[in-house]
Amino acid sequence: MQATIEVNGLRKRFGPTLALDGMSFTVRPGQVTGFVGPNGAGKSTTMRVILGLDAADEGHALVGGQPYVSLRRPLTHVGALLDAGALQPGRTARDHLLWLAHSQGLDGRRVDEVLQQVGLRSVARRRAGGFSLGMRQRLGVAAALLGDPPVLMLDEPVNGLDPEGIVWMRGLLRSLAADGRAVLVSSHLMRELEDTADHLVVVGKGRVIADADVTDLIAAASKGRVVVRTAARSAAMEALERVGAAMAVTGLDAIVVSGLPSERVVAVLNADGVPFSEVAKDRVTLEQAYMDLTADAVEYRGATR
Ligand SMILES: Nc1ncnc2c1ncn2[C@@H]1O[C@H](COP(=O)(O)OP(=O)(O)OP(=O)(O)O)[C@@H](O)[C@H]1O
Repeated sequence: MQATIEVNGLRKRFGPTLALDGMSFTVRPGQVTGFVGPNGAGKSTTMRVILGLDAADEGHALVGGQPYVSLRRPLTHVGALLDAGALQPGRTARDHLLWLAHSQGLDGRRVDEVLQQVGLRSVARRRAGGFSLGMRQRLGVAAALLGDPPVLMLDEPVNGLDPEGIVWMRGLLRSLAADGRAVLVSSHLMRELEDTADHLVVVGKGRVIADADVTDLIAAASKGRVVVRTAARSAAMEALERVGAAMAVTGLDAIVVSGLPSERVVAVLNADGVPFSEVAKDRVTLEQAYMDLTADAVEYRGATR
């Protein structure tokens, strides 16, 4: 089976709300693809449609080239973590996974392997109802891995994890992609995705805003920006303003200049005798690139922006 998710032209309305408005993208094998967007952008709805939990009004979603509903033993095709709370609180972690394995005709021995993989071996016989959010997340990931699927889809997997858990999750996602699997991960944590994801699908208001490699998104957002470090910030700003540069103050001794190449910035500062310690091409963070992309797609915004 191909390790892919294909989403094509999904539209979905909930009463007056248009949750999906032509959502289309492909998740490729061997990569971690981040699925990001403001609250209410349609990420969870898309994932639910992919898993056949919601029906789209238009369009289709395929896992490994097939609609989810036509997959035999779906856990062997796609593993998903959507809601870590969705378990029987009275069951032990091991029994929860055994029940899942048997329901799909999977070998029970796999249960101990995935418990080991997610670090829950020592608490396998404890009731899942007493688990912390982080432990539930790990149990949810164990369930997703049970069928050794080529496609994984995880909604906010680092939610509730402590720093050690976050590092573990990063390593797990990278290794799943290195195995050649297609890994789709939704998250609001751009700093986390900057370290983990190869590719990003950015959505807003039910449709795709950007679909590109993380490095390309950062490069595009950084384009034409030059950072200047100088103890004479006011003098530098006056000199650059005179030649029409746009500027933003980013620190006591730092400004970011747009609209002028770095060589020209150096020439202008030298011509005015303004001292500086650094003039360099700027590299924005993924978070900044994301903020620029989604500026028009945010439904609710704090008054300070
Ligand atoms: N079952 C439902 N009934 C009515 N409206 C819904 C339902 N599910 C989702 N919506 C609406 O559809 C839109 C998309 O919601 P969705 O949960 O897919 O967004 P999201 O990107 O996952 O958001 P978040 O980042 O907050 O999880 C929102 O306006 C939401 O209120």
